[in-house]
Amino acid sequence: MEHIIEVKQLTKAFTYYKKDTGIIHSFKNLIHRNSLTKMAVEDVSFSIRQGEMVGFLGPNGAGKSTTLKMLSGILHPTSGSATVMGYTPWKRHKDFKQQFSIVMGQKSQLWPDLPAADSIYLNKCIYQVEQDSYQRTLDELTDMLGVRDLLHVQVRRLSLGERMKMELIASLIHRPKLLFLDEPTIGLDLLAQKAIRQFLRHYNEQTNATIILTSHYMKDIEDLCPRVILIQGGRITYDGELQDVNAEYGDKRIMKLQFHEHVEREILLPFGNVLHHDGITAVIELESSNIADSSRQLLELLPVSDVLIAEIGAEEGIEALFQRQS
Ligand SMILES: Nc1ncnc2c1ncn2[C@@H]1O[C@H](COP(=O)(O)OP(=O)(O)OP(=O)(O)O)[C@@H](O)[C@H]1O
Repeated sequence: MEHIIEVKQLTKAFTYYKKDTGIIHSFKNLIHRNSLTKMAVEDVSFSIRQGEMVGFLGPNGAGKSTTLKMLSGILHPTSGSATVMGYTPWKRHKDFKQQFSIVMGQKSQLWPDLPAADSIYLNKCIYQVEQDSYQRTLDELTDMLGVRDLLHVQVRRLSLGERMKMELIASLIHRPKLLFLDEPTIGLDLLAQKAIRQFLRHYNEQTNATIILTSHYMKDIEDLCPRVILIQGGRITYDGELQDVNAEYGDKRIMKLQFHEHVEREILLPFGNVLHHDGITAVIELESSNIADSSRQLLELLPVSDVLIAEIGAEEGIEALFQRQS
């Protein structure tokens, strides 16, 4: 199977300006602005094959959306390279745009005052889908999702779950080979989440479309994604089978530390794998056999105000990594 996505050392740094408050500082800000850099994605590399369903996971602010935006061509990277279906996404080649779709659970592409059918038809025109193929795909998708009767209802009158189903139809009407789903089940009740998951599995089996999914719901990932890529603080911390997360973390523990003064990352390095560090909080992965010694030394040595040690199983491991503060 060929690789549909190849990402090499992809990095995205955002520059923004620190603004101090107060009148005097406002004037100072006009003359001199303090620029700060946020490494949203750092040195990320992975490859994905046609037909794979991959969970792209990480806590808030980990860099998931930024990575997906680069892979969809919405953002330019600071450095590194990516090839998606043979194209460099940010060059925005017309043929590239025809072959993928991005669905963001938190952003609607449907016109709220119009029925979903109109927005779907608009996509048919944008993607220049032939009438026959459009009708066939529309029938198939509306049947699979059980929303045929709702196509002509104003979008703002639909429930969240119904709206998401329409979003999926609008995104798939041109039969993309690749689908990026950014939190497709966010805010949905359990039944609606299940319906979306069943649909995605079925759609993947039927069409062999590649699906990359970000979600904070572990059930989405367990149901759909044999493979997961974990990203934290902009860096990949795990890439492999979901079922092997256990083996990876089985004899390890996660220690979450909160400091009441700034602590340099270097001081933490001898204790284990520093998964996250922002000066005031840190998350370290340690061998479970070292936990007692390491906790004692860390408490003696550093200005620790809070410490939490968590066991890491497969789901718990991922959740513990999720809960880490950025
Ligand atoms: N335009 C921007 N300017 C400055 N910083 C940004 C910008 N966009 C994102 N960031 C920062 O980059 C980091 C990664 O953001 P990103 O949205 O990719 O995270 P995420 O993993 O998708 O998080 P979430 O699960 O909360 O959606 C965050 O710290 C965020 O504040």
